[in-house]
Amino acid sequence: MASIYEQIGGQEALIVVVDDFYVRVLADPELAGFFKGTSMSRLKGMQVEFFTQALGGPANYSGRSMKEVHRGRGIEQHHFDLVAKHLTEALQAAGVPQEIVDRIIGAVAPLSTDIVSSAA
Ligand code: HEM
Repeated sequence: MASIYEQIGGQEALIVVVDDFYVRVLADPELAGFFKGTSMSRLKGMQVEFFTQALGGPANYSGRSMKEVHRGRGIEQHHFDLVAKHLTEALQAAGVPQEIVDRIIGAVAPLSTDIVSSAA
């Protein structure tokens, strides 16, 4: 069976989704501050690699672990939920069928364990 990566249109489609995703994230006043000082071009590249691998495409992710990169940033579940909402909307805007959007969000949801900081 084709991977989710293949079903949504592979690398080309993911690049479009990730670009739009970060436009939405940076336009969100509750999230923009987290990305001050971040090289967005590098981050987009890393995110494309990460999703490629997470959705069953070639395993070429060269970035840090989710725990390592998000640690100490004060990310709460609320922020994670907003990011998941923007990802959902970017996937929908790219024409990804809702059933596949749901599967992708289902695959991403457990990452909150590593991304959300425990109560300080
Ligand atoms: C679906 C959930 C998420 C995934 C899959 C994800 C994935 C990633 C990846 C792959 C990187 C790059 C790692 C590297 O440079 O080695 C990254 C960096 C980053 N993420 Fe996330 N992330 C998620 C949620 C969040 C949330 C909720 C926030 C904050 C609200 C956030 C803030 C950041 C920031 C600020 C960086 C850049 C750090 C830097 O400047 O080096 N992420 N993320």
